[in-house]
Amino acid sequence: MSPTMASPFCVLQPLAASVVTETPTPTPAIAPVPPARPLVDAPRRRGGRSTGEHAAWKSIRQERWEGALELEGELPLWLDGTYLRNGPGLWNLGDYGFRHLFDGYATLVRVSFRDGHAVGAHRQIESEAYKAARAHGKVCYREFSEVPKADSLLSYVGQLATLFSGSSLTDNSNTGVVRLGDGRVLCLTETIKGSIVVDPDTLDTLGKFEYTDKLGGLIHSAHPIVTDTEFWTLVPDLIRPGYSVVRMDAGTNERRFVGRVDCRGGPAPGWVHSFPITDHYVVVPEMPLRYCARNLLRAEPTPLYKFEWHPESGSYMHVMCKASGRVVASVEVPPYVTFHFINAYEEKDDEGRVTAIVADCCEHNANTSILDKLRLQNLRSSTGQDVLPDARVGRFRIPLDGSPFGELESALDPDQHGRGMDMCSINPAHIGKKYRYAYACGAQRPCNFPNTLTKIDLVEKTAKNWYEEGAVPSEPFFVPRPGAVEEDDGVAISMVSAKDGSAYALVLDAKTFQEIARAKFPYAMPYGLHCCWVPRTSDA
Ligand SMILES: CC(=O)/C=C/C=C(C)/C=C/C1=C(C)CCCC1(C)C
Ligand SMILES: CC(/C=C/C=O)=C\C=C\C=O
Ligand SMILES: [Fe+2]
Repeated sequence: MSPTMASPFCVLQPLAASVVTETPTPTPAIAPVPPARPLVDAPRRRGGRSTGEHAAWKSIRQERWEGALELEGELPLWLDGTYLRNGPGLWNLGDYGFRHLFDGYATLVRVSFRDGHAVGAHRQIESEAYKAARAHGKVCYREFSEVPKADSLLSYVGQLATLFSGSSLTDNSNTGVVRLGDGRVLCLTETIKGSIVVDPDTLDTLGKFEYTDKLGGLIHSAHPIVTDTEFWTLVPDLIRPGYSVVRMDAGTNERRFVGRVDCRGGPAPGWVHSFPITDHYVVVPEMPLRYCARNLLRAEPTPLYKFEWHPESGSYMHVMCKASGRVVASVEVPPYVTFHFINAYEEKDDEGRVTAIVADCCEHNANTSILDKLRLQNLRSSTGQDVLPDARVGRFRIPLDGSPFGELESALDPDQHGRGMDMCSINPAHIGKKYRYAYACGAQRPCNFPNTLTKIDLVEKTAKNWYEEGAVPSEPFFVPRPGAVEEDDGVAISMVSAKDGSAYALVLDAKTFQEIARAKFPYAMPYGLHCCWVPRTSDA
């Protein structure tokens, strides 16, 4: 990528050589380059580390690594492909420590499975934001909560201009990773400019994903819905509160406008980190946790960061027909807070007419405090107290008969998963369709962060849980067995940061939720967010 899109906060200089601070044992297959200017793991000004601090919240210690992983247990021979996980793994610049989990520079982790063996790797994504931070030793773009220090003489109006032109926004794509229908692998965050194409084998940053359409927009849902043939996303309109629903065919870079949803509440659109679709409809959530233009410009974050809680503005769920772009339902629902929708499906009557949409999400009991609980200082200062706010599978029922109200209930007793749940996956064959199982992180209390893996049975309304003392597991990602018929025939893979500073990819039998194998990294791995699966192509 060329460093042409300079941040208004840093004058870009030629890139310093790679940043590597420590060589793990055994000797990596890709030898680290000596550091020009080590930026990681130095003492920091804020969020400093106590000796007992968990490795999940420590910055990754080197730029990249690749090597064979030691196995415990036996991997299924059908597991043939690459698991990728993205996440914010680097939270320090010199002695400066970032505030929030979501601020970290993106670290991509790979575990490739073949013939019962596993090879692991990780690498930093070379976003403009990361490269500029490396070159200058400071934050140069607006991250989730970190903002460049106002050492430039930009006026308030100047800052507004860089915000609304997008030039000051980060492209640090630290949230998700998806495999497009055409095979390209894309890392994503909430800013549109943070869509970055990577090579799933080398983890090389290949360049920006350039949207060739004229739709514009600065931010979008961090979680598009991706199938073999298409890519759906939502583009919030902060000026005239609403959302554009857009669709992109596999093999193209051109999003097409499908329709628009006008917000019913205000003063700004609700945050849309994710949304679900069904076979025929796109579900557009409008939650009372709304973007806030004033907070976007603040130098110091508020407890709700770039957002504001507006319960008086109402909470809504909208449904758009994929084919016509028409809004076919818009209902008021009880207040809710969610990052992640799990899935949605159509409910039909005896004649096969769709009567309602059911949409499930990881719902934080309409309590916004979860956002601030994800501050690194909170995550690092586990005192054994039970401070993780409760969460549940929130199930919306959205009638399509013109009724003004929809329902929101718990899909199962939240005690089944320890009254904590987030970071979910399902069998991809069931996207938009009736489904039974969801895999997520849950809680064994007391805890300050989800510390279990849970398989939720939405029919029996029960959960099976995996727990290991002191482990911080990331999203259990479901990979179906090729040729499988049953919904839970496959494995769930989770990267676990263990209490003793080790890290491993845990492979659970998705049916029994018992451990099959773990593939151990020879060094600590920080917590990470979302994953994808790249099956091996027959010629590889
Ligand atoms: C890691 C994760 O889940 C979320 C990351 C969110 C980010 C980076 C949000 C960035 C934003 C800005 C830099 C300004 C505009 C608002 C907003 C989308 C919150
Ligand atoms: C890690 C997380 C919530 C955990 C709480 O239970 C949310 C991550 C959101 C971004 O992808
Ligand atoms: Fe997410």
